[in-house]
Amino acid sequence: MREAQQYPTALTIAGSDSGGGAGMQADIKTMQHFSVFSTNVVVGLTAQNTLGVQGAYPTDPAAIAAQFESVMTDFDIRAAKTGALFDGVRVSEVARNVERFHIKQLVIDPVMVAKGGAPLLDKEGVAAMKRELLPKALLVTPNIPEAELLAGLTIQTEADMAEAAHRIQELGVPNVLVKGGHLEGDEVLNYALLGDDSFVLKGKKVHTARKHGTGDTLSAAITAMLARGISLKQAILIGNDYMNHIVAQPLFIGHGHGPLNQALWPNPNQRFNNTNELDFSCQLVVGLENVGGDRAKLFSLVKEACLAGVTVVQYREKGTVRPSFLEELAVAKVLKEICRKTKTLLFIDDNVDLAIAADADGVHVGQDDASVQSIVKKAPELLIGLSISTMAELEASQAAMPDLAYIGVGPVFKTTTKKDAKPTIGLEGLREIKEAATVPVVAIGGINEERAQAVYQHGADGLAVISAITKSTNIAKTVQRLCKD
Ligand SMILES: Cc1ncc(COP(=O)(O)OP(=O)(O)O)c(N)n1
Ligand SMILES: Cc1nc(C(=O)O)sc1CCOP(=O)(O)O
Ligand SMILES: [Mg+2]
Repeated sequence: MREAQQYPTALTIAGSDSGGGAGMQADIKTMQHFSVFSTNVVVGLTAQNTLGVQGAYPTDPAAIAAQFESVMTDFDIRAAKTGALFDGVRVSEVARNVERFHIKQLVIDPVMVAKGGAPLLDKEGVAAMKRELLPKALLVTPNIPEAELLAGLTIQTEADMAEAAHRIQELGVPNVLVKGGHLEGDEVLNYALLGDDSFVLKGKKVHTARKHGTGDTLSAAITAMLARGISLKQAILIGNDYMNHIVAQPLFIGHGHGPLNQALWPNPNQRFNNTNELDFSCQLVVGLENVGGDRAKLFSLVKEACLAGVTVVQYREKGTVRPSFLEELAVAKVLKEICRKTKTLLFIDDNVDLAIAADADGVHVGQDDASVQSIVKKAPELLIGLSISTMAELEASQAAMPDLAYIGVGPVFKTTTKKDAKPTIGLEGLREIKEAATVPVVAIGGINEERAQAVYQHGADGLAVISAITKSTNIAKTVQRLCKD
């Protein structure tokens, strides 16, 4: 017996963009974002980047038919969309297959011209689209130039958009969404005509060149929603909302019309605007070395400390017998999951690659570890903590300060936990560094329940401990006493 599909599946029938920003690649990323599995019929290749289209290579019609056959005979395709179809021959081949495989929920993004001005559908293609494809579609989503070509009129106003939508509807497609991004004004107006019902969707115009793939992305979002069983009107509203959201979070990739941020990656440049809201006040630094190599003990200790209120967990392996990278990764992933539940930040000591692989929030490095500059370049999404033990080190690290989440200052007191600890700086040394510091100061080294309040009184914004928690017989009470009164 066939198993039910775990995730809804959709189909994109489009051209490939080697630059990854538009075309089929935009469709796949968008569908993935909406938890819809994307299958593909490649109608042609483009040699393309953010600067323009350098070449277009349509697929053999027999290869288009073969891809349809492969996809439609295996998957339960709930909705499909088209993108660049190149010419009349390809449009006819696509229309023939849509008919053959009874594709009902078809969204047509009538891609005619790329952002840089390169044509992606010839004259016969436009004619074949009107004649053979539009009557088979559920929805068509032209932008202004495409709507002008399909409707045969010039569009300057909302009323023109409405007129164009009605004329396009007469070509046989029941629903039309005219995208008004090309019109003048501070707002983007999209005009929807769904059967007899019409409405206008508004969005703030974002003046950026980083909008490559807008049409593909909106139509892919709508298609994904249809594949999930959402009504067409609701799918359009969700797609429009998603577009407004992602154009405001651009990606800085390539030298021209940059791609949209379909996966909603956080903007690394915005990271430090938010660090003020992050809480570095109570950090547990810990690794297998500190719990006799007992993984279960490590996890239960970290869980208890998180529940008790530590705000940061730093995973630090320093034992003489170090676990392998994969063993450390397995541990770090469990710690990440524990921290996620209590919204506790997870940092990794020294190892940037491990921090990336474990999807940690940050990395803590010492003076002899990877440079702050190299971490920013390699992993701009990571928060960074840097060890400082003298005023001279603080002075020498000034250039790195804008990229730091905090500095770890110590050892404040004598510690037996770190074998190669530097000379102690005492509470007065801590105060001196705090007075010159421009980022939060996290004190470390020999701090325990009895000393915690004095550490705060000498200016520390937070503290980090190993033994005070790993050797505690009452973690909840210890964490409570380590927190600022
Ligand atoms: C919060 C905090 N402060 C200082 C350190 C020490 O880091 P580093 O100087 O890299 O020494 P090792 O931890 O690698 O021995 C820290 N880990 N955390
Ligand atoms: C990991 C570490 N770094 C230090 C520094 O001075 O940079 S002192 C230290 C050890 C902290 O352990 P405990 O809380 O048991 O003294
Ligand atoms: Mg280190």
